[in-house]
Amino acid sequence: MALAEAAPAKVNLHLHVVGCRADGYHLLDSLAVFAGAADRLRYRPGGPLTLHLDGPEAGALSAEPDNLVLRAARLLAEAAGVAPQGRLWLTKVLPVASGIGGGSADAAAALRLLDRAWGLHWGTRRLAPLAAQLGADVPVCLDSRAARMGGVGGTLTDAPALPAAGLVLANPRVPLATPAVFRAREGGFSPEASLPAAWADAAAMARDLARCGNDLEAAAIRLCPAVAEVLAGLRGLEGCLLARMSGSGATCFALFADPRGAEMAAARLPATWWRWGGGFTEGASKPYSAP
Ligand SMILES: C[C@@](CO)(OP(=O)(O)O)[C@H](O)COP(=O)(O)OP(=O)(O)OC[C@H]1O[C@@H](n2ccc(N)nc2=O)[C@H](O)[C@@H]1O
Ligand SMILES: Nc1ncnc2c1ncn2[C@@H]1O[C@H](COP(=O)(O)OP(=O)(O)O)[C@@H](O)[C@H]1O
Repeated sequence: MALAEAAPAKVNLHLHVVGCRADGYHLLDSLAVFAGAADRLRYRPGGPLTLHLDGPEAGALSAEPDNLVLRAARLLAEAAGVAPQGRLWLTKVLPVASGIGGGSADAAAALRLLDRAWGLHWGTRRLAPLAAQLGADVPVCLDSRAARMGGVGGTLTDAPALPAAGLVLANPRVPLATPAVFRAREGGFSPEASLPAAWADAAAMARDLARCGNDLEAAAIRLCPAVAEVLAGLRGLEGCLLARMSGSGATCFALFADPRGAEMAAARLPATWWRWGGGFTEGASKPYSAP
């Protein structure tokens, strides 16, 4: 029996750059939610630590000697004073370097999985400082629960209660490096978004989010004009309530009234794009055993 964890995609429903730290990292305000689209990580005990990659998006990582999963595993082993061991399989479904935090989700899934597999049982609260060392997006991926991100990304507070809604994700299959997009950003800083405690339905959520933005979107379009085509494609879908880029791109999302409508809408997008339709995940990905 193998242990397994899902690593769901993070989607930034808005992303305001509110300041800059002395070390060049940006201060952010973002509402992050999690989609049903996910990578998958499995583990079997025995032998030294190894990682095997498969899945439709694995090719983009074949030349990656220091996969975030292995970095997370080594960091946890060192912090816990145990020998890193066992065989890991990563099934890569989420496009790499695409603004939906696939690598961060994989790193967070590795921390959760190996916390159980190695009998540590630290839980996500004690794993959080390790997550922050692995990347700005890894802390929010640890619980994979909708949250308001502050600071450089790791200061997490409650998200508004989310309504049932549909979500479409689309990526033009052009990788975008996060540092390059931050560097290309022009203009000053935005205020933090003002959001309610809860939304009654997807239309109300889209109306409020329309008053916010993604401060990296214009820079990403300059570096990768295909982002504008994806946004136009999403906005042309019947039932689209709001379309915007996620994170540093190039993946864009669209909100719909319900998951079934989103699933059907995604199928109408160009087949040359990576596309997915469904709903938000309920919260933390549930650990499970796989055959
Ligand atoms: C922009 C966001 C929004 O959620 O998402 P993605 O586009 O990566 O999905 C994240 O802040 C990305 O988080 P992550 O990808 O973990 O970033 P890191 O590895 O920590 O940093 C990569 C680089 O991005 C820039 N960076 C990142 C976070 C931040 N708050 N300010 C920054 O300026 C820095 O140039 C840094 O060297
Ligand atoms: N398991 C992994 N999945 C994705 N990217 C990884 C992984 N391990 C290392 N990386 C590196 O991390 C970078 C950021 O990846 P990713 O999290 O997919 O991007 P983003 O944060 O923009 O969504 C990639 O360019 C890749 O070089």
